[in-house]
Amino acid sequence: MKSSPISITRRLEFDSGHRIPNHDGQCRHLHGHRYAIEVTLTGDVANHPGKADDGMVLDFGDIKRLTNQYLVDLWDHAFLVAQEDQGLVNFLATMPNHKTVIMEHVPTVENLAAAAFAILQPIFEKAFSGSLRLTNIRLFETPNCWADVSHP
Ligand SMILES: Nc1nc2c(c(=O)[nH]1)N=C([C@H](O)[C@H](O)COP(=O)(O)OP(=O)(O)OP(=O)(O)O)CN2
Ligand SMILES: [Zn+2]
Repeated sequence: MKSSPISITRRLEFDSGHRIPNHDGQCRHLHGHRYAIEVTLTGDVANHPGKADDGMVLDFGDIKRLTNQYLVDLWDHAFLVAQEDQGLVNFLATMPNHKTVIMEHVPTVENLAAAAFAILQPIFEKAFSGSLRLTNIRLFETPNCWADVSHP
């Protein structure tokens, strides 16, 4: 009898700067966070006796490798700025070799989680021949504040 799919989650952390330009409190100022991202994948457990992946949905090391390659390496120690935040975009462009990521939307944790999901979904679903689904991204902006984006 075939067993049910199982979900597994890998957490990674990174540091980024941002601001919410029209926020009515402190968050309109330039500041940064230690973000944590939790990547949840769902699939069948491999039944491959004697193989490295036996008993796994996917090796946690593969989740780490792909999430680092396509997301964390780009956003870590970068300033995440909304394209509409034109004054700041122009200012950051004056800094030689500054690591800036221009975001389509204001970099709230909701929008960053949605952007992370959009980047990672095709990566995980193509890399393993459609056998896995990215089912959730949880992005922590602070230990007390986070957003979840789930597979529809
Ligand atoms: N719905 C959202 N609300 C807020 C966001 C957001 O992305 N989505 N972001 C911010 C600020 O950028 C900041 O990250 C959060 O600030 P704060 O509420 O002060 O969170 P703390 O964990 O630092 O809270 P303390 O109680 O001050 O420790 C604001 N709102
Ligand atoms: Zn913030």
